Parts: sequence; C-alpha cells; structure tokens
Amino acid sequence: MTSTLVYLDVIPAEGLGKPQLELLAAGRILGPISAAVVTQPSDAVVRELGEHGVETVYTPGDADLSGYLVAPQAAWLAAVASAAQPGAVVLDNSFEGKEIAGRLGVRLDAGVITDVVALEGDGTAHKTVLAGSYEVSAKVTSPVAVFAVKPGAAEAAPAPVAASPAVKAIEVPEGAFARAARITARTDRPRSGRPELTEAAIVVAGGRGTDGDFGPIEDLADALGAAVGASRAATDAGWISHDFQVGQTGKTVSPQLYISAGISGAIQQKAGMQTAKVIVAVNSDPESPVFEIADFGVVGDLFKVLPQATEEIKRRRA
Ligand SMILES: Cc1cc2nc3c(=O)[nH]c(=O)nc-3n(C[C@H](O)[C@H](O)[C@H](O)COP(=O)(O)OP(=O)(O)OC[C@H]3O[C@@H](n4cnc5c(N)ncnc54)[C@H](O)[C@@H]3O)c2cc1C
Repeated sequence: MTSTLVYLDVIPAEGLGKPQLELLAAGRILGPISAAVVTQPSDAVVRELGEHGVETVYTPGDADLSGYLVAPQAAWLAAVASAAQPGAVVLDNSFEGKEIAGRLGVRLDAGVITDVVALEGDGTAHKTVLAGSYEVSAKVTSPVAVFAVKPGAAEAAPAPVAASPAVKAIEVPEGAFARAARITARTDRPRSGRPELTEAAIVVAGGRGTDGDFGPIEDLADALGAAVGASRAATDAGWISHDFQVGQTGKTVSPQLYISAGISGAIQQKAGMQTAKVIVAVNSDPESPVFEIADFGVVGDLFKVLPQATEEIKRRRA
C-alpha cells in the first residue's frame, strides 16, 4: 500500500464532481490518500473529501493558485509532496494535469506515467496506446510515482471507511510566482443546459452521417438528459464546436451509455469512447466497423431511427 497524494486543481462551487471523485477513487486503489487542493475548500467540501477517504487536505493558505497557469501549481505541489512524503501522486490527464505531472516528475525525481486508464494496487498502470490499438502495462521504478489518470479509470464511489480530514496549509515556495503567467480574465462558455460531456452518464454522438444536421442528435440527447458528442469529421466540417469532439484528439468519455449515430467507429474515435459501459450504434452501413465495438446495433438511417427513439422515450416518460 502506497500513501498517495491526489491533486485537485478544480473544486466546483456545488461540491466535488465526478472527475474529482474518480481521481480520489483512483488514489485509493494505491493506498491511503491525502488531497492537495488549489483553492481554500469549504467545510462541506472537506467533509465530502473525508467521505471519499481523504485523511489530510493540503491547501496553499491564502495564495490563490487558480489564477495562474501551471508553473506555480507544480512548485506548490512539489512542496506539498515534500511535506506529505507520498509514494504516489495522482492528477487528472488534462493538458494542464500532464504538464504539472512532468514538472513534478523533474522536481521529485519521480517516474511519470500519463494517459492511465486503470491502476492496480501494486502501482501497475494500464494505458492504451496508438489510438487504442494496444494496451500496455507500466510500472515506475523510482521511489515516487506520478500518474496522470484519464476519466473513467476508477468508479466515483465513497470510501468504505470515511475519514475526518485535518486541513494543513503549505506555503507556495518563494519565487514560484516570479515568472509565472497569470490569468487576467476568464469568460464562461455559454451553458447549454446539458450535462458536461466528460461527466455525463449518457452521451449521444453524431458524425459525418448527420450531414451537418445535429437536430436528431440533440433531440435524443435532451429526451435522455444526455450530453452531445461528435466525431472529428463533424467538428472539422464546422458543424459543431471542437469542444464536443470525442476521440484521440478530442475528449475521453466513459459514460454508462454511448449512442453513436452516423459515425464509422474509426480507431481514433474509439480511443475516446471505448470504455463506455454500453455502446449503441446507429449506422446505415451494416459493414461499418462501429458494429464491432457496439453492444447493440441498429442498421438504419439515423434521421428515421433517432426521432422514433426520441418519441418513444418521451411517450414512456410522460
Ligand atoms: C491523428 C488523428 C487523430 C484523429 N482524432 C480523432 C478524434 O479525436 N475523434 C474522431 O472522431 N476522429 C478522429 N480522427 C479521424 C478519424 O480517423 C475518422 O476520420 C473520423 O472519426 C470519421 O468520422 P465519422 O465516423 O463521423 O465519418 P465517416 O468515417 O465518414 O463515417 C460516417 C458514417 O456515417 C454513416 N452514415 C452516413 N449516413 C448515415 C445516415 N443517414 N444514418 C446513419 N448512418 C449514416 C456511414 O455509413 C459511415 O459509417 C483522427 C484522425 C487522425 C489521423
């Protein structure tokens, strides 16, 4: 069992969300966990962290690290690691998370594994490489290991035994802000009212087969309370923003249900959705490779199949 420090760079106003809870669960696979949180957490958040097994919560005191890009965050996390002496550090696999992981690896002389899709208690990390064509296992040989973990690597469940975390402030090292890039303004993306793509329990995704009309995709998503996703063919065509792209160069999703419509299931699309619990594919071509990964397939025109599904779901929910 390795004591593990979980880094949480975002605490949503409404409390811990699926991404944070999955990271805590991933940390618990390795051993007892503490958490380094970039903003001062509320009492409710500290309680929630305890319910998910966090024994100590480290904060940067009065410093506000959320207003900076990664360099001061990495410097502070290294200071926390010096104090907490963990055997492993777990971060999310976002662009920022991976950069912090790299910087931390240099500072701690620690081995770094990114793109982790599963962890084992002995520190073995599993990742899929070359757009999901191969699965590899890797293990860090240095005393400290840093893991950047993808969504869906662990189930967001409370710890079997809750903890009452102590909250400790660790100062941001002197000079960490000296040459740091500060965020001067943020503009919130307009909210669609649909769940966030990477957090949604259900995703309805459309591809080139939509021919630019995402209406049936959005209608079905709204009937199911789902998020909308897209293939790169659809985002490259400008039919929908790149924020919705699922795949190797888009977002990784791991919902309970992924409905793929008018998508051929190329290996790069698969890389972002193959860990979905159930995959339903709607495609007019019975030979489409998407049916090889689908649990349930419908050969048909999405403009006929999806509206029927939407109507039936609405009727049953009425
Ligand atoms: C380096 C690299 C990175 C990439 N990253 C990504 C990525 O992150 N995500 C991603 O998705 N792709 C990515 N791609 C692109 C990927 O290789 C495919 O080109 C892309 O996924 C194809 O999108 P598509 O399935 O929508 O289009 P197509 O492959 O053209 O498939 C369209 C499908 O729609 C079906 N269809 C057509 N009309 C209908 C209809 N009316 N009803 C039902 N079905 C219909 C067709 O039978 C077909 O199977 C990447 C490629 C490269 C080289």
